[in-house]
Amino acid sequence: MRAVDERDAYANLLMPALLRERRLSGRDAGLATELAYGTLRGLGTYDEIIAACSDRAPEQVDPPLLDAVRLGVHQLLRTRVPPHAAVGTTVDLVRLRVGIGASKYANAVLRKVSTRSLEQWIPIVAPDPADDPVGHLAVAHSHPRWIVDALRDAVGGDFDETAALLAADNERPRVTLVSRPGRSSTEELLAAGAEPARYSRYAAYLSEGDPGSILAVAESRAAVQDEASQLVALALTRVPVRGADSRWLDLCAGPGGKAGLLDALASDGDVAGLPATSPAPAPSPAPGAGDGTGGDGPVAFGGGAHLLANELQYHRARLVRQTTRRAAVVTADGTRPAWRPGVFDRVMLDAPCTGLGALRRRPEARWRRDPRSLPELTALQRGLLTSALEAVRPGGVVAYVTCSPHLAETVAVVGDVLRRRDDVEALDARAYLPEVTEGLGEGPYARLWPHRHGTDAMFLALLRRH
Ligand SMILES: C[S@@+](CC[C@H](N)C(=O)[O-])C[C@H]1O[C@@H](n2cnc3c(N)ncnc32)[C@H](O)[C@@H]1O
Repeated sequence: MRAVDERDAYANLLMPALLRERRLSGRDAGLATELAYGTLRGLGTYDEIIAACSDRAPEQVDPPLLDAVRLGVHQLLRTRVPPHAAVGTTVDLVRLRVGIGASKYANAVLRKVSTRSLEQWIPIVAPDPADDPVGHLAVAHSHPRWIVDALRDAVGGDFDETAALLAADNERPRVTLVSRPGRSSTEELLAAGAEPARYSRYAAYLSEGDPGSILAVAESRAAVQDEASQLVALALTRVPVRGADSRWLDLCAGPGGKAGLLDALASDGDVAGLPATSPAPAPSPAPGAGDGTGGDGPVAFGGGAHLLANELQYHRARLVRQTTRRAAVVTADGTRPAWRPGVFDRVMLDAPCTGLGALRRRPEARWRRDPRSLPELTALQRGLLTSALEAVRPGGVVAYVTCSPHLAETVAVVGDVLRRRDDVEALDARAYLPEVTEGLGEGPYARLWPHRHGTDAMFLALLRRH
C-alpha cells in the first residue's frame, strides 16, 4: 500500500513479487492479498468512516499511519478477523513502523470504528440518497463520483443497477484460464483442478492455487485471461467473410492476451466450435456471405490464417512475442500504419482506454484515473478506429473493443467514425456471442458486465467494411 501511494506501483504487479519475497503461499498469501486489495478498493468508504471517528481529516494524517488505519478498518468492517486481532495487529504495526504516539491515535480511531458494522456506518457517513444519490453510491461503494456518473450513464441511468455494478467492482474476481486452441484444451485445465466456465469453451475457472503451477500455463499453452476477453476475440473470428480469410491484424496487441488466443485460432481454427444452440438474436440474412450456408450467422473458423500483432511500446511488444507462437510481432504507432491499406481480412482493435471495466482487477485504478484524460484518449481511439477500418479490406471485419463501458469511449467513438463514412456497417455483435444468452444489451453492440456475467465490463462493436 505504501508503494502504491508513494511510487504509483500497481498492486496487482507488485503483490506477487512481495509474496515470493516474504515466502507467503496458500492461505497466508490469500489473506495478505485480500487485505491489501480490499483496503485499496474500499478506502473511499473507509476514509469517510475514519473522518467520523477522528478529530483530524484523513488528508492531515501521516500517510503511513493512515494506510495502517485503513487496513485495520478493512479488517474490522469487511473480514472475519476478530475485532481484537484487527485492532491489536494494526496498533502493533503502527508502533513498529510509525511511532508510539501514532499507535495511540490508531487505537482510539479503530475502537470507535469497531462500535458499528459497515451497514450501520454507511447512513452516518454517506450523503442521503434522496438528496444526492450519486454521492451516496460513491461513498457506500467506494468509487470516485465521476466514475459513478460514468457507470450510471453506461447502464442506462438505473440507480439499482449502478449499485449492483459498483458492488461487483468490489468483489475479488475469480481467476479465469484460457486454453489456447491447438496448444492445450479445457479438459487439460479441468484435469489440473480448474472448473468448467460459464460461457467460453476455452475457459476454466481456478478457485484456488497458483495458475503458474499448472503445466499448460507454465508452458504458455494456456494463460490467465478474463472470459470477456476470450469472447470478444472469438466473436471477431466468427463473422463470415467472403473470399480469402488469411490475414489478421491485432492493432493494439500488448501485452498479448487477445493476441495469444487470436494467434492460436488463426492457425488451428476454432476447434471447440460453436455452442449447439444459438438462442442469441438472429442476424439479418445476407445472401452469399461466404459461410457456405448463404447466411451471415456465426461460423467456427477453420484455421489457416496468420496474425500480425502490432503494439506501440517495445517492451509490451516483447510480451506479445511470449504469448504468441506464429504471429509476426511489430512495434509501430497504429495511427501511422506500417502496412498497406485494405489488406487484412479481420482486424482486432482493443483500444487503449480508461479501463473502467476492469476496476475489480486493479484495486487502486479507480483512484488514479483522471477524467481529464478522456478527450485525449477518445481522440486516440477515433484515430485508431479510422486506421483499423483503413487496414481492413472491403468485405472484411473490424472488432472495436474497450475494457471500459464509458459512453464516450464506446458508442460515441464508433458513432463518430461511422457518421463520417458510408462504407462501414455495424453488425449485430450479439449474434456472434451465441453462448451468452442474456444481458448483452439492445445491440448492435454487445456489452459484457461484472454484475451480469461475472466478467470484466467489455464493449464490442463488429464493423463490416463494404
Ligand atoms: C487495452 S491495451 C491492449 C490489450 C491487449 N489487446 C490484450 O488483450 O492483452 C491497449 C494497448 O494499445 C497500445 N497503444 C497505445 N497507443 C497505441 C498506438 N497509437 N498504436 C498501437 N498501440 C497503441 C498500448 O500500449 C496498450 O498496450
